[in-house]
Amino acid sequence: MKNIQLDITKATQFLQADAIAAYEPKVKAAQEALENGTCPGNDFLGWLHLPSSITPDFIGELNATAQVLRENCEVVVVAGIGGSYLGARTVIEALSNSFQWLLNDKKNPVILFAGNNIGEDYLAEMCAYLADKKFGVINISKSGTTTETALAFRLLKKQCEDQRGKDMARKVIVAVTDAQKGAARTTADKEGYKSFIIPDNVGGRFSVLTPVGLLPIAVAGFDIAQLVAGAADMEKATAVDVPFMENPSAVYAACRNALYAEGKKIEILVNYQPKLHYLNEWWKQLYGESEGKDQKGIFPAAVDFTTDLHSMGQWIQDGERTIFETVISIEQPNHKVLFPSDDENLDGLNFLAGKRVDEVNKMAELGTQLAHVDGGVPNMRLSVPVLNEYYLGQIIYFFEKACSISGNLLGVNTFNQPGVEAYKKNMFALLNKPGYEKESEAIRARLNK
Ligand SMILES: O=P(O)(O)OC[C@H]1O[C@](O)(CO)[C@@H](O)[C@@H]1O
Repeated sequence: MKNIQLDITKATQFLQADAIAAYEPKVKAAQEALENGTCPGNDFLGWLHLPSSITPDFIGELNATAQVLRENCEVVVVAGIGGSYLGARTVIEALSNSFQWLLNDKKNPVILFAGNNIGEDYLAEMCAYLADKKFGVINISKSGTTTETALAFRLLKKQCEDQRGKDMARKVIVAVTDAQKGAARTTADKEGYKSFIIPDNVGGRFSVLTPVGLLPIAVAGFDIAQLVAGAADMEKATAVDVPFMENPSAVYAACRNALYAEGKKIEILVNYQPKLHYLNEWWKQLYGESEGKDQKGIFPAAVDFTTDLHSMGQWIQDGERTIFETVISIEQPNHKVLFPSDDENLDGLNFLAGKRVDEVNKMAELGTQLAHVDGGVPNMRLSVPVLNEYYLGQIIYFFEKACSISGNLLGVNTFNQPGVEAYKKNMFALLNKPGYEKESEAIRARLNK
């Protein structure tokens, strides 16, 4: 089977001829540090050989739990934030019908996401929607203490128990969390929920191929064995013994760092399929939380084309030249729509009659790439044969491996996220959380100045 392919030729034209090759020894060292567990953050390398270590029995256990939810729920709410949410949403939205929530075909439960914001209206409207639904909940939190998720789960648990009774609630609430610590674990054990463990050595943003992503994806009706198979094949294709220029993750990591060294501080991930919007969001967390530290790191931005060509296109074509783009291009759509001919041709579009819509999309993509390169924007292109579980697995692992190499090249600890604590500390101080008395006093004094 063909793999996803990375083309960097429209980026390297902005670099010295030997710029990518010069990274080979550094990339090799980064890969060896990962393999040998000698890189910073080496207690978070559980994702590295995760795909090849997932057994059919484990997939079977996940599918069996998914089946219980599928049989007993019209709606399943996935509660989680950041890495405990974005991977599942990426795959589910990429593979679902774009109008899934309107179809109401009862083949699959409706999947909703909660615990990823603190919007009161969002929660009120979701709870109102659930009021007459047979619903279940997957509560996902590695730490088990994240406020956004815990808040949503408290509401959902109560509503589920009130609506469906304690016994049924116990059947349709599943926890994915730490083996021992955190409130989500305590609640799951006390209530007797089915639970899955997030391995200690897999950080949130690298956890989509653990039950964090696999369980919700299975509940939504998708083939998690194929997702894992795609990731496992990419694990092989990016292994430490694969020659540098044949290893797409190595080349991508090298190219983005070479561009960064030339002042290209912002990378824009681009897709041409609305279903890939959440791949953008997942990728932003993966690269943003991994690399944005010690006052350095490429800023990960993202756009959905052609939609955003009509909003951000001007900036990309003509704004400050500090950007480069990485385009995800899906070679074959899953459906076929031909442009109809029209006798009156009032819109002047008969020149497209008989063509597939995707041909127009592809010419938009090519035309945009050429225009942006002409405008001084280096472009990489990741070509994906078709949007399915297998290739999403490849994409996920490709980006994870590249991120770990790239962070190492940048000289940061790819696997921590100390900066995220700052807002939490202030929020808890402002909310008078027990244990934050000193911080509460300090922050109030600052605000009253
Ligand atoms: O799974 P948890 O512990 O709820 O964390 C969710 C997200 O929050 C962060 O820890 C940041 O606070 C992310 O790294 C993580 O993906």
